[in-house]
Amino acid sequence: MKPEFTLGPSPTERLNRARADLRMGVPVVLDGYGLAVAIESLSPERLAALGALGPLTLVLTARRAQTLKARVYDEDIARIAVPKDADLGWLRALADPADDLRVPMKGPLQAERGGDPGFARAAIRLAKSAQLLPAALIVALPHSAPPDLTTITVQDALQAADIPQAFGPVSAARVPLRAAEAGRLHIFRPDDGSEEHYAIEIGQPDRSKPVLARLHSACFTGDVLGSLKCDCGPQLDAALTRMGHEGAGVLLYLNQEGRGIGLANKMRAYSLQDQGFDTVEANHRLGFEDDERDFRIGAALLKKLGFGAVRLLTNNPAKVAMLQANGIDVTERVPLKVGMSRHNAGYLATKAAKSGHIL
Ligand SMILES: Nc1nc2c(ncn2[C@@H]2O[C@H](COP(=O)(O)OP(=O)(O)OP(=O)(O)O)[C@@H](O)[C@H]2O)c(=O)[nH]1
Ligand SMILES: [Zn+2]
Repeated sequence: MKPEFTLGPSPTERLNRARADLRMGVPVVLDGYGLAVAIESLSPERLAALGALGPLTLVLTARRAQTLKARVYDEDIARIAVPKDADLGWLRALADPADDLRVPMKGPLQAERGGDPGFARAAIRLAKSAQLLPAALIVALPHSAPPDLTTITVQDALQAADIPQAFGPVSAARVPLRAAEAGRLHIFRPDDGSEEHYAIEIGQPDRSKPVLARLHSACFTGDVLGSLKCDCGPQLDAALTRMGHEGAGVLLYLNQEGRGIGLANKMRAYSLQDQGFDTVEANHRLGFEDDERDFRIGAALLKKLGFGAVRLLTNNPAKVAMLQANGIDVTERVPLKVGMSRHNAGYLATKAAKSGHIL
């Protein structure tokens, strides 16, 4: 390996830099193609500077484009030509569905087709993985990129989710819990320094037998605030209590807030739900899929902790299937039905009808 590569960032480390740049509103260079910025963090000054480089293209997901009645020529994404006189307000209204019902007609939108959609697709992937609204502005670069911008390849951006992450356990300590006094919290950090995930080990589970386990996705509103809009808080408590009663178990607390779209986008989804859309429709209007979580992280962490087989506390068959597909034997699905209320009856019914959850 060349010394400059050993000292400099690897492709995955560059990707993490690119995410931070997009969150700040700084353009990222897609090598050999051009510049990409996220609409959510774009400033008027940067928009003007990008416009001076050449014709701009707005990239949306196919989900968002369908809501806007724009043509989708590239399967999962749509490329929209940005008119010369378009301002930031125009771009934001297309990216953010907050005002869709108040201002329904945003067109006519001219969709671009042909050529290589890889550049546009990479920009959307980056915005999504930065937990911003999935909408990006791209511009081709005729010459070399300005100095000091993070450069990544389209291929690396497209494969970002598939690059296996190595997780180092960082630290662990005893934490006696209300639900179980014999608690131990382990902190895991991916090698690229991205989001940390936690494991709460109850007792001293026997690694040679299937362990009572839960993959819990972070829900600030439910877990911390006691929101009645979902069942997450009571599920977290019930899972730990059950592990306490059995004397052994492991709960992975995965920082995949809002089924992977982040808390800011989840609140956007909640606003749409107040306008009458259900949890799945709200995700789609924002431009996301129903569920953007990567459950492979859970499988990797279980293996790291020495577990190969689990009795999984969940109502979600997709979690069982993902663990099985990633080398963890699920010997039993243990239902976890708690926390139903009049506020979340519709939410739970939608998950059963559209996402395969078992009510
Ligand atoms: N995008 C979005 N995320 C939500 C919403 N309500 C809860 N969440 C998130 O959904 C995740 C919990 O997922 P659930 O679908 O409730 O449950 P599950 O983890 O798939 O399945 P179980 O194991 O049965 O609980 C957490 O990350 C919550 O933050 C919502 O309306 N929209
Ligand atoms: Zn929740």
